[in-house]
Amino acid sequence: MSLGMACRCAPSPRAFLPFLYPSLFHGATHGGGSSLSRPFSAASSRRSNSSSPEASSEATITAPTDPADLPASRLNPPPDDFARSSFADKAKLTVYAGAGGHGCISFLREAYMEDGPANGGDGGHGGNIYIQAVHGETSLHKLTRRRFIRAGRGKHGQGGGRGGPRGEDVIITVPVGTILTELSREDPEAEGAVYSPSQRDRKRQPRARPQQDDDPDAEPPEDPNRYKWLLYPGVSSSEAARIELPEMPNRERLFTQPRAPMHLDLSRPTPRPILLAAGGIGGLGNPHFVSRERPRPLFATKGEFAMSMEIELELKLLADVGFVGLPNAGKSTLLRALSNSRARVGSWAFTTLQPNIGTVVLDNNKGRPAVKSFTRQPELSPYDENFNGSAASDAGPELKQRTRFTIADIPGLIEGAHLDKGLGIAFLRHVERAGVLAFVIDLGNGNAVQALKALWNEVGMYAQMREDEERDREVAARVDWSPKAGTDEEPQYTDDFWPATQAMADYPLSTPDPTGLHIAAKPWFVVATKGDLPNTQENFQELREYLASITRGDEPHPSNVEGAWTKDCMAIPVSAINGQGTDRILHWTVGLLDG
Ligand SMILES: Nc1nc2c(ncn2[C@@H]2O[C@H](COP(=O)(O)OP(=O)(O)OP(=O)(O)O)[C@@H](O)[C@H]2O)c(=O)[nH]1
Ligand SMILES: [Mg+2]
Repeated sequence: MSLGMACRCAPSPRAFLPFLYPSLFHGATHGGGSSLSRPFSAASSRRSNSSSPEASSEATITAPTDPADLPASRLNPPPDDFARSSFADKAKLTVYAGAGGHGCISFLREAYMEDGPANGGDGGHGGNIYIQAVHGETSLHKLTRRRFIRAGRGKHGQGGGRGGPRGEDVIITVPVGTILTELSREDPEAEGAVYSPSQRDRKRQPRARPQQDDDPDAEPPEDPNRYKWLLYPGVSSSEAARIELPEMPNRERLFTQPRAPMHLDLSRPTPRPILLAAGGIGGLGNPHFVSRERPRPLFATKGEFAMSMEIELELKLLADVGFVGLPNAGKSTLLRALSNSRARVGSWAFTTLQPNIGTVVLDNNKGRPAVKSFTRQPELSPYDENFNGSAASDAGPELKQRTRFTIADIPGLIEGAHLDKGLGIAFLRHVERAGVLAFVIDLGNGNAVQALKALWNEVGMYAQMREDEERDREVAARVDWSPKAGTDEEPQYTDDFWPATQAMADYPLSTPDPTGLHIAAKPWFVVATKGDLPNTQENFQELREYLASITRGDEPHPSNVEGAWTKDCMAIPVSAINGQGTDRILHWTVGLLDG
């Protein structure tokens, strides 16, 4: 649902009349917005009549509004009045699946029964490691501190046929918006399969026995799978050498290791945990090897080794609106004015060092929305619990009343941030996925048009950097390697074979458009803040005219990207410190979000 411009903009407080209708005021020299000025001029003159006119509005504009002179309030807090939250957007972890427990070699012993049958239990399987994106988590800081995550190992089997319990599974919960990249993995079982001949090959070439006539002292060749067997502790070394081990039994696996390299983009909550590393399977107890020729097997198999994987997690916040601005522009103050956030505000650059998320509640929880807005419910994936077949897609996504939206306030960007000046441009990852970008520009700090161009330049550099990274990753991911590649046993990579691949299909790779459009195509607007400072109207007028010429197509998009969003470029003057003009931001944002 698209709302018209007129209904999106709530009437502004009087302090902003000079910005909106400059022709009514002495100081104004530019004449933009004449179509808007008429309908409101009557109202404004009526208001002026009731409470002593121009003098008071002039006074409002030129009043000294240095934050230090204003009384401390929620919007002009002292520097120590803020809520500190732990936040981390990157984490590097090594996850270890559980190793399998060993099978047991044991025999029944009862009174009057010295040589009872084999009764060793099987080892338990090792625990698996899963990952799940959930609502409610907002940061990776808990994971950053952990560095290692281990699933439980399977317990060994015991006598009396008692199997070892399974190792505990571990589910790593991460915030929605996390991207997982596999850096390396160590899978001893897959590596072992490369160096030891496959079962089939060994059957085809029967074990070469020493020719007694030729060389009676020759040792039988070492069985490459010998290390997978556990021998009865009581056997002597000469006895052990004589034990002829059977073929390694073929085991059926419940979980298969996900295909390398893993890359998951968890931009939606995952209804089911996704498997990262499967635990090793448990060993078999000695009763499995009983045969007529070998009634008392003195061996059992060991549990499989655990697989480990080094992963990198990167969180990209999924806010609806992203604030982009120079340091000290007033972004955090604006976030406080729009939401209940208690972001830190200070009169120095780089007050904000980590992103803040604010939630704007549209209906104020009173059931009557301040701004009517509708959001499209995403279609259910087959992995959602409420999925009921294909019928849902016929009706299209459902419209739902929007009751809130979120804003991400990030540290300030300076010119040259792409060269790692200031805090760099890495923080732009938190606004990369926002639906709407809001450029917060301080009217009292230099030319607003130049500031906007500088900001778009940095955003453009970031977009390019991301696209290059994405391309490199895709190239690296194309190198397919399988431990059994080129052999008869090369696994067939079907969706059934790789359970995690199915889940990953739900979270397609976010390959950005190679033209820089993945950010430039977003709707955006400018919040011209600190409008209460004296002599800022001309700066605002110039900005407004520049934006109008972009909308008309006379000027290119500030990022110079072809096909970028220039539908309705708007500048909204506000004084965040006084909470004035912020309603217009709500209406305008909701209009853009509804698209
Ligand atoms: N006069 C005036 N001052 C403002 C306004 N908004 C913010 N300020 C002041 O500007 C200074 C910087 O505000 P912040 O909200 O911390 O700015 P920021 O963009 O978050 O700064 P960084 O986090 O450092 O990037 C503070 O001293 C605020 O009091 C405004 O509308 N009018
Ligand atoms: Mg800030």
